[in-house]
Amino acid sequence: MPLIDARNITYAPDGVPVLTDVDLRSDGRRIGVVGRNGSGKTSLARVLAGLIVPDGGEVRIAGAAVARDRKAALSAVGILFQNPDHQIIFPTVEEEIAFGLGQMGLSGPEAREKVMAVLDRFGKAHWAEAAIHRLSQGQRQLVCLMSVLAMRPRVILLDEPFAGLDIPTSMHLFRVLDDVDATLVQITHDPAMVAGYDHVLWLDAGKVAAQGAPQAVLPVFEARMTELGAGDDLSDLAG
Ligand SMILES: Nc1ncnc2c1ncn2[C@@H]1O[C@H](COP(=O)(O)OP(=O)(O)OP(=O)(O)O)[C@@H](O)[C@H]1O
Repeated sequence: MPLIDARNITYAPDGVPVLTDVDLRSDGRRIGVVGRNGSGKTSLARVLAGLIVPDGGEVRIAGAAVARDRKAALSAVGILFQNPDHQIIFPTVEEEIAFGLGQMGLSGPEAREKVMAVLDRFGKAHWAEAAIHRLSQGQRQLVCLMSVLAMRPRVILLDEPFAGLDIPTSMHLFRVLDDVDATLVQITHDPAMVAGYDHVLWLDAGKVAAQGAPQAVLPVFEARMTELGAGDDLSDLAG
């Protein structure tokens, strides 16, 4: 079984087909998901993370059935949302990073040790007691990433991680992600972000339009996006 094994995923809340028969089976270390606004990328990320139970199909990550076995899912897969404020629930950096570790069953002192280790790794030990709301968006995004990394999941899902970040912060995050010792699944509108990846899946209106090596998928995706852009108006937006 591949590390990421999602088969025939169908998700249709209130009968609205958001994902239809999506397959993603890969052992690639760097996987990209591209598609237009409203094509179902975020929904797919949530299904892969086990946060949404699909109406059909099943996701296994590192063998764990993520929707049914939430405890196993915590060490199999982590997710970094596009907007850090959708993720953060605690007032201080230390509490925020410790939360997931506590969910995994670590004691307070064990969690604190791991929190300090991940803060140290990013040269941010002085952030432990910091109030999260006083950090910038890029800094809050880094707190979320540290929270995910502290749990050491096999797979990390990144939903447009660069949206809203300035160029230096993006470059820093890019270097950090490049170094991460986990499989990354990055959702993006920007084909350049995933051009060097192992596998790319193109979602269109909730279905797989194509998937495979980026050299095969991205030129067709870009040509299609350019074609749509030339004659597009906003009423054509998927969804
Ligand atoms: N719970 C839900 N009920 C009804 N419709 C939904 C639900 N969740 C998602 N959708 C719809 O499914 C479509 C896909 O949404 P999703 O956020 O997954 O797309 P996306 O590709 O991530 O979009 P974007 O690039 O704009 O962030 C949208 O039209 C959205 O409105």
